[in-house]
Amino acid sequence: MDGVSEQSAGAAAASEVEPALAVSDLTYAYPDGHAALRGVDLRVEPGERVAVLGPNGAGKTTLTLHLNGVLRGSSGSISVGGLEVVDRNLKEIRRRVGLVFQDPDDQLFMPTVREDVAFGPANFGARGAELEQRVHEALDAVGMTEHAHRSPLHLSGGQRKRVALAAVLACDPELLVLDEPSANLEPVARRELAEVLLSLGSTTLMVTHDLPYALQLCPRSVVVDDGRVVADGPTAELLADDEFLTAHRLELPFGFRVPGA
Ligand SMILES: Nc1ncnc2c1ncn2[C@@H]1O[C@H](COP(=O)(O)OP(=O)(O)OP(=O)(O)O)[C@@H](O)[C@H]1O
Repeated sequence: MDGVSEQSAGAAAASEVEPALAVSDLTYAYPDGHAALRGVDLRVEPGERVAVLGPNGAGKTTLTLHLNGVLRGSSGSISVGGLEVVDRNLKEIRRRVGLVFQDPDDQLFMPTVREDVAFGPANFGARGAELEQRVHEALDAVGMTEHAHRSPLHLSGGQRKRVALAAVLACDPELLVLDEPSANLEPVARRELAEVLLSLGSTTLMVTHDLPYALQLCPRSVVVDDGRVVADGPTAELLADDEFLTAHRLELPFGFRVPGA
């Protein structure tokens, strides 16, 4: 049994349960005709953390924008926890799929941290004590409780990133999708965010160019290039294959060695 199968086996064994995410033969061309996805298949089991790697222009962002229906494929299908991404399901799909953008400033717009974190669940109907509990639990999960009444504008980049994550967690998503979580973070903030993500246990898809971060956080990686999945396997194995990395314009930081490789 290879590493991927091993990793998935725990989740899959129990899995008459629906996969957290199932993408099947997804194709998409932008209105100018550029084919950005050319038949993508991807299955993520509940509890997995999967990195999506690939060079600039590979189609990673295009793929993530399909997961909550912002973009709609010209063919193929997507389901989240068994629910198909189609018009009639979009409200529930957007609750199930929590997108954390690369730039927290695209996500935070309220006067206080508390209000930013309350915005999503309130929008999905949470009120009163339930809303307060969700806000409390989400801020606690990212270690930002003591900052609840501050303005997000007065926080550091790392803190803002964690508040953006809390705002998504408060909606109780079934699939967390992180776009470049470590981008623009200083080393301490990068490590603190990794510790938070490891503590969550959420099913996570993480798009990143930060290969050591993928290795630290995601046992499995999917590599996308030119609109196709070109590899899907244990992150440590993929990142130890120099020839494969070169072929897909992926590069580890100078001097970085994959432990055990
Ligand atoms: N609005 C658009 N119109 C036309 N083509 C687009 C549009 N957005 C992206 N593309 C093209 O689609 C392809 C996939 O882009 P995408 O942004 O999904 O790649 P990516 O893997 O996320 O890249 P990066 O690592 O640079 O963020 C690229 O060739 C890109 O130029």
